[in-house]
Amino acid sequence: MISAQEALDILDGAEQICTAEEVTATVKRMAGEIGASLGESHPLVLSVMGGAVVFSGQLLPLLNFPLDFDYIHASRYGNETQGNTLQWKVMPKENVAGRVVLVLDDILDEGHTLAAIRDKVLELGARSFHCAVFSDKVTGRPKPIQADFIGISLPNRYVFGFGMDVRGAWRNLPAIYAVKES
Ligand SMILES: O=P(O)(O)OC[C@H]1O[C@H](OP(=O)(O)OP(=O)(O)O)[C@H](O)[C@@H]1O
Ligand code: HPA
Repeated sequence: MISAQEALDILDGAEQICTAEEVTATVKRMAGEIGASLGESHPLVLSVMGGAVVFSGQLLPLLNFPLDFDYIHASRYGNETQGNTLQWKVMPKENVAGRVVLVLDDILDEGHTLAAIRDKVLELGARSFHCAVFSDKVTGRPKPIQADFIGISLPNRYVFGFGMDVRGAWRNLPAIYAVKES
């Protein structure tokens, strides 16, 4: 964990790449797209803790159709800016069996997290798997999964805000920032 002063210094040197207004408009657009596609299917919506907490909190009240909600927790970055082995903290449960499952996450980066979640959800007998990511990082490399619903594309830089942390800090920011390039 970093100190409050270190967090402030990181924000001070960072570049805003998506405003809070753009974030809000994007979530609204995504809610419409998800409703048009899955609104009749009574999906089980799974939020991937902890990064998707803000996206989920803003999206769910805009989904105007019946759904069930649960959460899972998979972590690959911890407080680092490079991904490592995936650690399951809360696995998908048997309640996915037979369901249309929609997974919500804040960012699709290298794609390993979402691909592992898809594999586990399908292994547990979900009827179908769908995923919505608020942001998709343009890494320039092939990913093991593509999202069905995408909010914004992000440059290949370490980003934070709107649920995404930098060394544990700043998930609470309403806009998205990229850390200073060294
Ligand atoms: O596409 P990938 O390269 O696999 O990375 C994407 C994942 O990384 C972040 O989670 P993180 O591992 O930071 O877990 P946390 O939200 O609990 O900090 C993010 O919330 C995604 O779930
Ligand atoms: O760029 C990122 N920022 C925050 N969390 C992340 N998890 C994967 N990539 C990122």
